[in-house]
Amino acid sequence: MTQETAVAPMTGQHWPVDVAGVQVDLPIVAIKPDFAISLMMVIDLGVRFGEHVGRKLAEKLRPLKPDVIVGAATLGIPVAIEVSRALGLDDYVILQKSPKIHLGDALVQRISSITSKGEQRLLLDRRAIPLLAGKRVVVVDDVVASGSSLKGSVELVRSAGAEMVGIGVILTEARDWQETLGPDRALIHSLAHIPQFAPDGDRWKPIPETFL
Ligand SMILES: O=P(O)(O)OC[C@H]1O[C@H](OP(=O)(O)OP(=O)(O)O)[C@H](O)[C@@H]1O
Ligand SMILES: Nc1ncnc2[nH]cnc12
Repeated sequence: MTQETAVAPMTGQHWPVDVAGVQVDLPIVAIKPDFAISLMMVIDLGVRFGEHVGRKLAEKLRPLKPDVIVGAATLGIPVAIEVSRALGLDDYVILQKSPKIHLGDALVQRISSITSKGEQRLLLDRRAIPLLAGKRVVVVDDVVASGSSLKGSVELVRSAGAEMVGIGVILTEARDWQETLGPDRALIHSLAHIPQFAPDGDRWKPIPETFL
């Protein structure tokens, strides 16, 4: 077994967020020398938090009457499952990131998220198209920041012939996503907002323009 020993650029600071009634303290992580985000790893926050955000997002998304929920790997997967569960839906569709052998024939979008180095690919297995074509679809993710990941997801869903009726995220982060998504920004439903951070002396301070 090999062990990853890369040092995370943790700052020791945290940012408190009220996520629809549950308080979480997110670590502030410097992703560049002069720029930091508060990191929400939804897979580290436990089963009850996953259930909670699923229920709260479902309350917002139920009036849209979605037939199917779509989530992007990796951290959109638990969100898609919990929202589907809370809505009483069974099938859901996951957009993959790694090119698996069984995904040879996939629709592809290129994305580049704020937290990942370089470009990634989002893949929609063509065998999932019948689950989406002509259906009312909500796309979910954990966080929207640059908006690149959601834009790619929305384009894949539309190219499968679905009607995009909403987007659900646990957190909106800063505001770049508004420009990236353009008119589709109006589809966003979120449970909370987080700013981004810049150094101020020996502390990291929220950047005022990154509040909503
Ligand atoms: O709005 P954006 O700038 O695109 O950022 C948001 C995306 O970033 C994270 O994914 P990441 O690319 O880190 O991949 P992962 O879910 O596979 O960890 C997160 O899960 C969102 O999908
Ligand atoms: N603050 C954040 N936490 C986790 N994933 C993210 N992707 C983009 N911003 C993020």
